[in-house]
Formats: sequence, C-alpha cells, structure tokens
Amino acid sequence: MSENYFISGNIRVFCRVRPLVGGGLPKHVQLATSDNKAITLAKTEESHTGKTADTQKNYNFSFDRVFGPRASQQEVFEEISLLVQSALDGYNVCCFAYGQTGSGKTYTMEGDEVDETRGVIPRAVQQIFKAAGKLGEQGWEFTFTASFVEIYNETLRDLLYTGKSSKRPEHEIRKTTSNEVTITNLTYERVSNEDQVLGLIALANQNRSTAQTAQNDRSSRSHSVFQLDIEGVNAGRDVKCKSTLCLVDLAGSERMVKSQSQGDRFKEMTAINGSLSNLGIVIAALGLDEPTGPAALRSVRGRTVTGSGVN
Ligand SMILES: Nc1ncnc2c1ncn2[C@@H]1O[C@H](COP(=O)(O)OP(=O)(O)OP(=O)(O)O)[C@@H](O)[C@H]1O
Repeated sequence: MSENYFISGNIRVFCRVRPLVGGGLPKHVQLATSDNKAITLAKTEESHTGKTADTQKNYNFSFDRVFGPRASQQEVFEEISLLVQSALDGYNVCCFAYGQTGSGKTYTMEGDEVDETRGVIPRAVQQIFKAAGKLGEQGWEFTFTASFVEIYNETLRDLLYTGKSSKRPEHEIRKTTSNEVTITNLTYERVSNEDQVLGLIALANQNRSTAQTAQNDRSSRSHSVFQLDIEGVNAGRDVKCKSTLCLVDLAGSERMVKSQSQGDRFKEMTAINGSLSNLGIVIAALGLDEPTGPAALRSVRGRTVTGSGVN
C-alpha cells in the first residue's frame, strides 16, 4: 500500500502559532526564516532589586515543524496527511491538538465550513474516503465505524447521542482480550462516505460543552475525541488490516490568573489542567519507550502529536 511514514520515529510534535487578532506575530515570539523547525520565545526578566535594568532572555525550542501565523489549514494538513494515509495501511494514528485556551486548537482540528479554512478532521475524512476508493480498484474493501466522545470533568459523554431522555447513558472504558479499547453504551455509527461523517461531526459540535471565558468566547471545556475504526479486507490477496484514526481536540490549559475562572468554570479548569498533566506524563513515557532502530520502528504502531499555539 502506501509508503510507511513511521520509519523515522513514531511521535511527532508540531507547533502552530496563532495570529494575533488583526493578524501578525505576538511580540515575544520569533520565527527563524531559514529554519521551519525552530521557535524562540523572549521573556523580559525584571530586576529583583530594581537597581539594575530589566533583561531579556531568549528561550529556543525545536519541533518537527513550526507553523507561523500565516500558515494555512492546507499547509498544516499536508504535514499530517501521510499519517492519515497510514491509518488505511493498518497503523493506529492519533493526533492531538494541545495548547493554552484560545490558542487555536479547535480552529486547527475543525476549522470553519468554508473550504479553505476547513480543519484537520474534515480534511482527514475526505482523504480517507478518497484513498479507500482508489484502493478499492486494487481489490480492497473497507468498513468504517465512527464515534465521537468528550471527556468533561473526568466523565465520558457520547457526542453522537440523539436520545431525548434527560438521563444520559453512563459510559465506561473497557479493554477487550485482544487489547482493543471500547466504551460501553457509546454510539458506534457505521459510515460509508464523507457526507455521513460530516453530518456526525456537525451533531457532535452541537452537543459539545463550551462556555465563554475571559480568554475565549467559545472555549471548549472538554477533550473531544473523534475516532474512525477502519477494517480493510483484500480477498484476492487474502490480507486484512485493522486500525483506528483518532483525532483529538483537547481542552485548553488555563492559568487561573488569566482566565479568572470561578464556580463551574473553575471546577472545569481543575479537571482540564489535571488531565493534561497526566497526558504529558503518558506522552513523555511513550517518548522514552520509543525504539531507536529503523527495523524496530517499522514494527511499532504509529502515534503522532500536534501542538497548537504557544503557552
Ligand atoms: N490560525 C488561525 N487563523 C485565524 N484565526 C484563528 C487561528 N487560530 C485560531 N483562530 C481564532 O481564534 C479564536 C480561538 O481559537 P480556538 O477556539 O480554536 O481556540 P482553542 O485553543 O480551541 O480554545 P479553547 O481551549 O478555549 O477551546 C477563534 O475565534 C478562532 O477562529
């Protein structure tokens, strides 16, 4: 099938800098013109005694790719599209948008409905169905199952729930004997084309928990996980593949001082920050586990991480 993208490492981190309202780059962010993997953040350090002048300290960071404020949705997606393709080859692919509140995670993952500003999820869905159609000419038949779940205050909620009852079903995460993760009582919808999935995404958007905060008019107060389970069979060649494409829009990390969260917003902020710290620990552990030889890498299942915004 397609070229294996994971031979050079199975975790990738991209950084996208959101433009300021009205365009442009925040003053403390510097992007190197000749290096699209580097970013420098400048911090003014105040004199402790007040006797000496404030000093400016630069902090350099490097990523697998840095996108400046003018980067289009298409440019960002191009970096991810090979990974999306790998999902059809039987690799598990997971892409997270992580960043502080208001930094552009939902914009990056979902975007707007207009073609140019569509985000990673609709573009990935389009690519998957297009590529599956082409593989069909080589004898592959695919079945796709979509689900959309949010984690709100440490509780799972089905974003595709259409029931009328005010008491929504409860969900638990279970692991099957073959190590597959499933969620009880969740809607798993069999889908066969792009429009069906876009309809489900629209439904999920209506159901997602958002609220106005001091830093974002429509802040996501939950982590949302879009999952497409893919099963492929090529009867002529007697081969099968099975994988999951997981696209996650995480809730934004917040500083209490800036967000001024109180009451429910404060409770949400505590759950969000706690779960993001745990995710950080998991990703760090996966990074440490990463095998180093190309042969070893070829045999592991792929994961990727995309960062959005600068904290
Ligand atoms: N690259 C971009 N270009 C233009 N506008 C952007 C870009 N990124 C984000 N925005 C705009 O900035 C605002 C905040 O973005 P968004 O809601 O995606 O942030 P977020 O990180 O998902 O926030 P939260 O964690 O609070 O949900 C939105 O109005 C969005 O349209």
